[in-house]
Amino acid sequence: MSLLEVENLTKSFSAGRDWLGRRTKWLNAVKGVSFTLERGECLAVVGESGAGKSTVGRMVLRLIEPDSGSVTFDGIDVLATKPKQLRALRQRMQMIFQDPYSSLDPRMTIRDAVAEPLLVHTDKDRATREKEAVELLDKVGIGSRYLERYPAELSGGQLQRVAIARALTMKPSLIVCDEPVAALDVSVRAQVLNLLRDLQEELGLAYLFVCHDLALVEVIADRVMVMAAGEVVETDTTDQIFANPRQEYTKKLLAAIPVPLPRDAQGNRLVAPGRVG
Ligand SMILES: Nc1ncnc2c1ncn2[C@@H]1O[C@H](COP(=O)(O)OP(=O)(O)OP(=O)(O)O)[C@@H](O)[C@H]1O
Repeated sequence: MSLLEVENLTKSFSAGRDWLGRRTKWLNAVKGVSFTLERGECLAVVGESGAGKSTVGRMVLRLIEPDSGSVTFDGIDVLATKPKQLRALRQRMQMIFQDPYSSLDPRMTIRDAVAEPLLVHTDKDRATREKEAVELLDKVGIGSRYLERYPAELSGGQLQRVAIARALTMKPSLIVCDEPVAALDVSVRAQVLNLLRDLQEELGLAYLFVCHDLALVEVIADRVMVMAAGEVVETDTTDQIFANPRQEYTKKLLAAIPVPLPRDAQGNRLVAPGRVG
């Protein structure tokens, strides 16, 4: 059994109303999307803006309610879960957003932000919660001098590290990453990407990695699902997508990568520069 099985997900958004406020136009944002994700695997979802990538990622966690289809996480029918069960389930499948600042409470210190899920969802005492938060922050490269700081005092890259630590607090097996480095300075993108990859290896995490930038995808993804206009164009291993794209649309996306990706003498892709620790 795969960790995540998604079948035939569909979502329309209302795109216009008549003078009585009735919905007249519908936009089919996601049309019959199916895929699976194994434990410890990274599946990238790529495509141009508006392809429906984020909507798919959010529907997996039911942050957006699908119109139809099914989502099975670790054997559990996600769309059938009751609110309480869904809250518990969402600890095992977390999400990291493009803008880390908006995902953190500005009035909470960094340590409290990471410890908070333990307060809400476990009966661990304060000392244990804080100890675990500090360990996680250390793991993502945030030093002890930032523990008492507030989000506004950190850089975008640091905040994304904090958001990653917070996502890890409840030991999830899946993280939906929605353009996790797109809002960061180019100089820190590779570092955060490498951090995500190292954590994936160490903790056996699965990622559903929503990303419009194919150059990043090649570094982190095991498989790639290409989407256009709400539909899956093709899904294949990352190596196949880059070496042997079958669909014209995928070839066009690849041709749009501005610089050739660095490779060693054997033609193997090189890891992103700026590797952390
Ligand atoms: N809440 C919403 N209400 C109305 N339309 C929406 C809503 N959310 C998304 N859409 C529309 O659905 C389509 C797919 O959006 P989605 O954000 O999933 O695409 P995407 O591939 O992630 O692109 P981007 O990278 O630009 O976010 C777009 O046309 C978008 O405008």
